[in-house]
Amino acid sequence: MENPISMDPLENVESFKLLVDRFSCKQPPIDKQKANMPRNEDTIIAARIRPLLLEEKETGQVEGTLSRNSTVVDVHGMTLGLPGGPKLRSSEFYLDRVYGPNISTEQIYNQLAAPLVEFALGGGTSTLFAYGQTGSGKTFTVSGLEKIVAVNLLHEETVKERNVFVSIFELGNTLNSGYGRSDNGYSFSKFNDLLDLLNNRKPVQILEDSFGETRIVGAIQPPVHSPRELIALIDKASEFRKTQATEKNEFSSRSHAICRISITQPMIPAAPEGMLYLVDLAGSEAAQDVVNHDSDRMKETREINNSLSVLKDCIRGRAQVGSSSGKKPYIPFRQSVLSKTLKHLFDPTAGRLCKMSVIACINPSFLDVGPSKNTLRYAEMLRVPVPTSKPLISDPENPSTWSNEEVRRWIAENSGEPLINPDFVAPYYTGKQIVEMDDMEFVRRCMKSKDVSKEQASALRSKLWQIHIDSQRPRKKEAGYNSHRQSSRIPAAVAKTPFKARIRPGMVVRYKAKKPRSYPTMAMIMCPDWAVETEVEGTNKQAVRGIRGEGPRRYLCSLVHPRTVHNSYQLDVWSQEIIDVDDIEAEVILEYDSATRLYFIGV
Ligand SMILES: Nc1ncnc2c1ncn2[C@@H]1O[C@H](COP(=O)(O)OP(=O)(O)OP(=O)(O)O)[C@@H](O)[C@H]1O
Repeated sequence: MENPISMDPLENVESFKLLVDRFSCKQPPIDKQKANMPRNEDTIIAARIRPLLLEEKETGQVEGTLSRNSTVVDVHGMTLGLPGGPKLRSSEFYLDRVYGPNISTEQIYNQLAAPLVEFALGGGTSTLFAYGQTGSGKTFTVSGLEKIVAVNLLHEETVKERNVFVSIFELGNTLNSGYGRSDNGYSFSKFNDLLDLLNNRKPVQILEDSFGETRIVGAIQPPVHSPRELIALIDKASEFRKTQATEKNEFSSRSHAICRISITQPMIPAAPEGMLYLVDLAGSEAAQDVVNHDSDRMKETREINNSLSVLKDCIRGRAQVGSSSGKKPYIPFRQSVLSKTLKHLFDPTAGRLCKMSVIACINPSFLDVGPSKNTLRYAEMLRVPVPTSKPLISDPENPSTWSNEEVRRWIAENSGEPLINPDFVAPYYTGKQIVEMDDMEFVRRCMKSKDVSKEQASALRSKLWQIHIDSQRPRKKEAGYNSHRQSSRIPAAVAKTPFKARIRPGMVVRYKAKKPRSYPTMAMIMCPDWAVETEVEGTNKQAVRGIRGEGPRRYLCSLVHPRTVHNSYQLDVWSQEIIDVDDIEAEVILEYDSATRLYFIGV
């Protein structure tokens, strides 16, 4: 009787090698359309195939994923059990750059990271991220690049010309306590916290400033003066980075890590701040890798895959902005903390100039062709023609676009009598810098001019601020994408009145709840309680009916409840309570996101 055909790939290695050799001798023709897709140097999608590790070779594994040339990857799998013996099943993927196992991290730095560093030095925002299945070489690549960046950025000959600051964060992954349920039944994902790796993993907040740019509030950002200092901080952060062994990699990273380097040039005060983001994404395990994984780990894996999926949707949405189809692209950057943190990459209205490189990391083993194909398919989906970011064109109604000359002219024309000297207020600042300037500093500078009063200086400040706020709304509309914010900002003059003295219907407030909650308790003021004629039952079983003129002021309020999307809230108009004015703690500005139909807390 004939021997049965083995279904174990490791027992068919020799046949596999023979089939791959045959394929290499007679390769299929290049798909010209995919290879020559219009691309620009601002977005580069690359793949790095790591070498097979010694232990993988020892178990008899061979390479199934190979670079055909500098832009094409072939992934070979084997179909067993067919009559006539094993058959090769090959797929090809087209990228902007492909780095095979013999390419060093230094070579990758020179081709991909060095242009990003140059760009950040010129005031742009550069982002490099690596992703791939666990054990594919993401951390090896990103940490290697970080070290070369440190050496090049803080070179002793040039270090005096720049101020460099670093922050390092981890996204998500509070293991074990992973998913919680709040006392009112709303479930939360706790994988989406942004944690400061340079400050004992202290949670920090992501907010948007008045320019619509992401600000990470509460993070420490130490200055660094030498490669050694920067590398020491990176090493400290990686020790804190939470790891948990996976099937594939004993030291697997189960969180996204972001190293953010900010660069300013003290010699050129008007130069914009440059930013360099180096992102090591959590291993994207395939759903099949479930062997021995508990349910928390599987939830975590789903969450990681979900944030990668949102990232892809954002990049693809950004590519459609301004397309001739007339369809409004959907850019869901609020749906994950990762995309919120990297919002600069997707926001077509941001004046920031951006460049991005993505490295898809690949484990070459023929046992891993499934996850490798997923990684490369994802890379191909990112390879869309993202338009080059353009600086905002000077607009008299948008102070962020003004040059120093325009700022000076505006001050001279609007300061009133006595004249506020622009030399004192804006010796070299651009419009964006003058808007960002602290109010007190602005007023102090105005008052250096003879006889200028505090009131006159504050009025000029309010006028500038008002133009800036007004400029944000139409700009978002013109952008033609449907994830814009709508917020009700308090005019500077009104904000000076204590908020309890100007409580009015429609105002959202934070209040002290009778029972402590794990989220900010917020409510919208509807009316004073005495305005409620009939007695009805509130959500806390308290009778909702007021009596004019007795006791402390009380308000009928509709509650604002948290939703599952991170940091998002919903107004439940019919969930009402009577709240004492003494329990009201602060006014809250909520921003409405039309894409998710949810509210987010504004700055
Ligand atoms: N280009 C390379 N050359 C040599 N060894 C490499 C290379 N890339 C990765 N390795 C080795 O492969 C192993 C896995 O790499 P690494 O830890 O960087 O994977 P990872 O993708 O970050 O995994 P995880 O997502 O699980 O953290 C490590 O032992 C690393 O040293």
